[in-house]
Amino acid sequence: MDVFTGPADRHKGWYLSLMAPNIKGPAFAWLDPSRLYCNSQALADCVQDLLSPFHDDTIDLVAGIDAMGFILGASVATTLGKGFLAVRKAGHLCVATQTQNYSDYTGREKTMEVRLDVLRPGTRVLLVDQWIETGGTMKAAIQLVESLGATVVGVAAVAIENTEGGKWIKENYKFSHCIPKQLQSQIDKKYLESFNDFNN
Ligand SMILES: O=P(O)(O)OC[C@H]1O[C@H](OP(=O)(O)OP(=O)(O)O)[C@H](O)[C@@H]1O
Ligand SMILES: Nc1ncnc2[nH]cnc12
Repeated sequence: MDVFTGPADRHKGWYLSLMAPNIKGPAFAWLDPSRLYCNSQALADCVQDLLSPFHDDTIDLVAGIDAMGFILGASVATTLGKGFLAVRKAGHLCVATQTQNYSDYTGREKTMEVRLDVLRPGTRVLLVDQWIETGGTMKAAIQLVESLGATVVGVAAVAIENTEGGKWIKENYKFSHCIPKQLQSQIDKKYLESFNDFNN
């Protein structure tokens, strides 16, 4: 599908076929979801899908995880009419921060941080990231938000893989993702049938 067009019938997750397969090998994530953000209808539908379970929830703030979670999180925040908090990879914030170590799908040890002057007990936060693979990144963000006394209302990502960490998140937090049931096994096998027809 051309990156700028969309189908007449916009069934749930139609935009997932816009995601590009990895052609650069194991040092990279297995696909690139960010291509779907180039299509305005795809981005709008993705945001609506992520928000759909949360319509009756009070959300004070959307927090997005560095880096691609900023794009999706800010889109979610704007759609909701709420503010956006950046959860950053360590080393960029020039203000007082809380830090959290974690490891992710690369197996590397990393640190993320959040400023201290926004979250407080009672703040109800929707956490957004592009993707959840091992769940290490999202779990660290949850720990940061909760360590400051704020409440995680839920977790939203384009996909949540059925890894141990992904399942832990689904079992312990309200969540949303964009993967129709029949595609989840392809996500878990890290290969989408849409890759067969993918051309840019
Ligand atoms: O569930 P995990 O195994 O922890 O992996 C998920 C994280 O990895 C990806 O980001 P990445 O660190 O590749 O950075 P990016 O957002 O800059 O692409 C993704 O967007 C999540 O943030
Ligand atoms: N953006 C992404 N796409 C696919 N798998 C991932 N694992 C972590 N981030 C990912």
